[in-house]
Amino acid sequence: MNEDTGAEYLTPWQLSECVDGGGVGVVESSRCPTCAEGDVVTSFNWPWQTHAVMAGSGLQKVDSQLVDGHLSYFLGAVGITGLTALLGIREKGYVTKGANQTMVISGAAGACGSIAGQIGRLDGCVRVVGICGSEDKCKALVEDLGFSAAINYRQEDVAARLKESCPAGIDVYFDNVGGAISDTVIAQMNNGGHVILCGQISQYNKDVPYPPPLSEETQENLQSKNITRERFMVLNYMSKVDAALFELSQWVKSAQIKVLETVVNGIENMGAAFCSMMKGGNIGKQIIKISA
Ligand SMILES: NC(=O)C1=CN([C@@H]2O[C@H](COP(=O)(O)OP(=O)(O)OC[C@H]3O[C@@H](n4cnc5c(N)ncnc54)[C@H](OP(=O)(O)O)[C@@H]3O)[C@@H](O)[C@H]2O)C=CC1
Ligand SMILES: CCCCCC(=O)/C=C/[C@H]1[C@H](O)CC(=O)[C@@H]1CCCCCCC(=O)O
Repeated sequence: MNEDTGAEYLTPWQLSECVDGGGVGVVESSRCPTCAEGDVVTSFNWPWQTHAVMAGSGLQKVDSQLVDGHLSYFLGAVGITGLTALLGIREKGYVTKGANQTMVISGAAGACGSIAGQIGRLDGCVRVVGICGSEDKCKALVEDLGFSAAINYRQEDVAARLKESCPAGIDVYFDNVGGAISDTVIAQMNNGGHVILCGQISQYNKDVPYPPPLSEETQENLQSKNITRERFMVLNYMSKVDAALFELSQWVKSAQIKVLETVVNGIENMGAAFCSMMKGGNIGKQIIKISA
C-alpha cells in the first residue's frame, strides 16, 4: 500500500484502480487459445471483482484433481503458501532425518506457519513448536495439526515456555514475524542452527528496509553460534514448483497435511477480512469466497 513497496516483485496498489491479490476461479468464456470455458485458473494479480476480463498470459491453468476439487487450496496449501513453507524448509532449513532436530515456527497458526510446522515434522524434526496469538490457535496446532507444543505470545512468557518445550534447544527457526519474538527464539538456538527468513510481519508497518535491521545482541548471537539466516523468497525457486506442488497435493490428499482455512463470504467483506488477517483474525489461510 506504500508508494514504494521496497520489493521488485510487488507493485503498489494505485488509488482509483481495482485492488488485486491471489485468486482462483473458473473461465466463463474465452477468446484466448490457452484458456477454454470451464478451465480453472489462478493468478497473483486477481482483481477484487465478481467478474473480470483478464489476459490469458497472466493466468496459470491448474488441475483441480490436485486438490480433489477444493479450489481454495490452490491459494493456500497447494499454492503459494504451501510452496513457501515447503521450499523455505528445503532450501534454508537443513532438516535432516535422524538428527533429532527441534523446529520452532512463529506465525504458526497462519497460512504459511500451519503448513511449515507439519512439513517440519514430516521431514524429520522430532519436536515442532509453534508460537501464535491466541489460545484457540494453540489448541488447533497441538490437537489438530500434531505440533508438539504451542505458545501464546500475547499471554505467555515466550522465553520461559520455549525453555520448557524445547529442552534440547532450537535447531531450525521458521520466522514469519521478526521483532521481539524472533530475538527471543534466536537467543535459545543451538550452535550451527538455521533461521528460515520467510517474513517479518511484526515490522511491516515500519518505514524500514527488508529485512529489517536486527539488534546488536541478536546479530552477535547469530555470529557467535554460527547460525545461518538467509533471506528466502518463494519466487526465486520457480523451477521447483511443479514437483513441490505434486508433493503438497499428495500430502493433503492423504491427510498427512491438514489444511486450516478461515472463510469469509462475499466480495463486500474483502477489505475487512484482509485487515482482520493482518491482526491475527485468521486461523490458517484467509479465504474470501465470491461465489460457488
Ligand atoms: N518469503 C516468501 O516467499 C513469502 C513470505 N511470506 C511471509 O509469510 C508470513 C506469513 O504470511 P501468511 O501465511 O500469508 O499470513 P498468515 O496467514 O500467517 O497471517 C498473518 C498472521 O501474522 C500474525 N501477526 C500479525 N501481526 C503480528 C505481530 N505483530 N507479531 C506476531 N504475529 C503477528 C497473525 O497471527 P497471530 O494471531 O499469531 O498474531 C496473523 O494471523 C508473512 O511474514 C509473509 O510476509 C508469505 C508468502 C511468501
Ligand atoms: C508478483 C507476485 C508475488 C507473489 C509472491 C507472493 O506470494 C508474495 C506475497 C507477499 C504478499 O503480497 C504479502 C507478503 O507478505 C508476501 C511476501 C512477503 C515476503 C517477505 C519478503 C521476502 C523477500 O523479499 O525476501
